[in-house]
Amino acid sequence: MPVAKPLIITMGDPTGVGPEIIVKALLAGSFDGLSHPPVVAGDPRVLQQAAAIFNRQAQIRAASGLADQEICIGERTLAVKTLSHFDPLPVPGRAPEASHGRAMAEYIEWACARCRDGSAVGMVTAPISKAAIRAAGYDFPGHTELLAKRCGVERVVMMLAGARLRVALVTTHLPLRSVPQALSQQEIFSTLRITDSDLTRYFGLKAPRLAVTALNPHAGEGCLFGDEEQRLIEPAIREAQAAGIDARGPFSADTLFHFAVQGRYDAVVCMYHDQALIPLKLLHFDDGVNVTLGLPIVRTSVDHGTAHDIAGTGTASADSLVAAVQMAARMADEGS
Ligand SMILES: NC(=O)c1ccc[n+]([C@@H]2O[C@H](COP(=O)([O-])OP(=O)(O)OC[C@H]3O[C@@H](n4cnc5c(N)ncnc54)[C@H](O)[C@@H]3O)[C@@H](O)[C@H]2O)c1
Ligand SMILES: N[C@H](C(=O)O)[C@H](O)COP(=O)(O)O
Repeated sequence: MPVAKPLIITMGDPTGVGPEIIVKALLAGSFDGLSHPPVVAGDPRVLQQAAAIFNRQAQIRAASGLADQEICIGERTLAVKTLSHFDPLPVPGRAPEASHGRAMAEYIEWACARCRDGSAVGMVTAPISKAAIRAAGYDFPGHTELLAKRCGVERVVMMLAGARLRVALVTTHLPLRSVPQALSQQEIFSTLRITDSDLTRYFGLKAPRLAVTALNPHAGEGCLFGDEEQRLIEPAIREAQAAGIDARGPFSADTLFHFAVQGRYDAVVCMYHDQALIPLKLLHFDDGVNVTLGLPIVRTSVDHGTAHDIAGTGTASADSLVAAVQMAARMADEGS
């Protein structure tokens, strides 16, 4: 039997909860029996330190293959590619420094390159500090934009998914006041096209049912509260329908999610970050997954941040990480 190609987990911010949720998931046996074994892109000593949070001794030993080290904790082993050697070790919960930001970016760069050259089937990202990445000189608001650039893709879609709701975003990380100017018929249409295409390719949906939110209260109420619906969103939906996509709307965002979670739609296409992520995290904070659609590689992520307020306590939930790993493994098999 050929050995299955690995899935890479990037360790994320070494001062955040990333290292400890990776170790927590390992100790719970959540990586056992995966169709693609995980390799962590990170720092073995930081992971060893995370094991101590759970009162566990961890031994580091050399390995070969994509990983160069293994962390042994009890009967379980985690393969690691060493991409940083922090000394002194970062303190969980402390604000990350620029050197930590550089390491976070290097984990992502290495994982992306290994997915692109075919040595790994996909990547799962633990949370980064966007400010630390910026302090290290990386001019990207997040993984989504960095990966799009490295993969040479103009347009990707941030989708967050749970068992009851999926949301896909037309705009992502920008000030709320900039959202109306960032919206265009083309951006809305391309979000619909990519969401339709990748839900079909990776999620086994033959004709995904997409609902589209309005931007304004009461869907603009006949242009009384704004005209983006008539000017941009409706034409984009008509364009998508003409291209064979099952897109409907625009619907008032205040009621749409109520019907979406009853199973009427496979995904809700939203105009801006919090319009999408508030309902998603309300329902799925613990087990939601952030997935980048439109990339030539598989990339999923936890749906939460670095949680510095609880880092180092061992209390952070690893459920979103486990869901992200399972989804990436399924996508890798489904999309191949
Ligand atoms: N995927 C990513 O890389 C990602 C996603 C979101 C935010 N961030 C970054 O994280 C940093 C902090 O952002 P924030 O404060 O808005 O969001 P956050 O998700 O880090 O924290 C919000 C709240 O949720 C709690 N929380 C987060 N993860 C948890 C978990 N696994 N278990 C239990 N509780 C958890 C935190 O303790 C905090 O109270 C920022 O730098 C932001 O850019 C990164
Ligand atoms: N918007 C996401 C969230 O709030 O969970 C997160 O910041 C994603 O960013 P990435 O582009 O780094 O996946």
